[in-house]
Amino acid sequence: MAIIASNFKTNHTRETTVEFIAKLNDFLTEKKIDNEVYVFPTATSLNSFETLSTLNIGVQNAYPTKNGSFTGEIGTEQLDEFNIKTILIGHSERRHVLGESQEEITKKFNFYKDLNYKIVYCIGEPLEVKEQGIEQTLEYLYEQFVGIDVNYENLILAYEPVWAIGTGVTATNDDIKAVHSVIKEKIDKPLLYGGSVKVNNVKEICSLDGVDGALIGTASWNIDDFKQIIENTKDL
Ligand SMILES: O=C(CO)COP(=O)(O)O
Repeated sequence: MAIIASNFKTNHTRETTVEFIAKLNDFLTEKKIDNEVYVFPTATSLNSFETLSTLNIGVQNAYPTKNGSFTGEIGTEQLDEFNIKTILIGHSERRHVLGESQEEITKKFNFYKDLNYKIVYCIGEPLEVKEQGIEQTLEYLYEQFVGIDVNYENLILAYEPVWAIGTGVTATNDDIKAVHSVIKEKIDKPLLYGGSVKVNNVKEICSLDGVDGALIGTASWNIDDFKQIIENTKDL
C-alpha cells in the first residue's frame, strides 16, 4: 500500500489547514481508504486535530530540545501540546536553503529517535551532482546517511532529487529506479519518492519497483488534488 505524504512547506494558514485536514479526514473515512497518509503543516498551524489513525500529522522541523533559548525554533514541549510524534528531517530545503549541516541533522535525528518519533528522513542530490552520473550521485546520497541509524524501526526514507523539487521536472522512471533499487538493497525501510509528483504521474511513480509512496509539495496543497492523488494510489 502506497504511503502518501504532503509537505505544506510555507503554505496554508492555521484556518485553511484546519479545513484541509477536516476535508481529508472525511474523504478517507467515506472512501474507506487505508493508505498511510501524512500531512506536514507549518508550525504555526499545528492544532489538536481529530483524525483517523491512518492520518498522521507531523512537523516539518523542530529543534532537538524540549525547550530553552533557541530563538525562532520549537521543541518537544510545543509538539507535545498537540501530540505530534512525527517529524521530517533532512529535507533539501533545510540542507541547502537554511544551511543545515549533516552534523546538525544527525543530532536532530538522534534526539527524535530517542523519543521514538516517526522520522521521515530525506536525501537527495543537486543537479550538478546528478550530471556527474549515477556513481557520484550514490556517493553523495551515502554521505547523507552518515550518523543516521538506518535500522531505526520508526524510519521512513524519502528520495527527493533537489533538481526535481518545485521545478515541475519529475525524475524519469529510470532515474528513480536507479537510485531506489540501490538504496532498497542496502536499507530495508519504506522509501518514498519526492519531486514534482502530480495527480497524473503519482500512480505510475508509486508503481515502480522500490517505490513505496510519495512525498509531495506543490501538487498536494490543493485539497481536491491531494484527494485525487490518494484516490489514484489507493489500490497499489
Ligand atoms: O520537496 C518536496 C516534498 O517534500 C517536493 O516538492 P514538489 O512536489 O513541489 O516538487
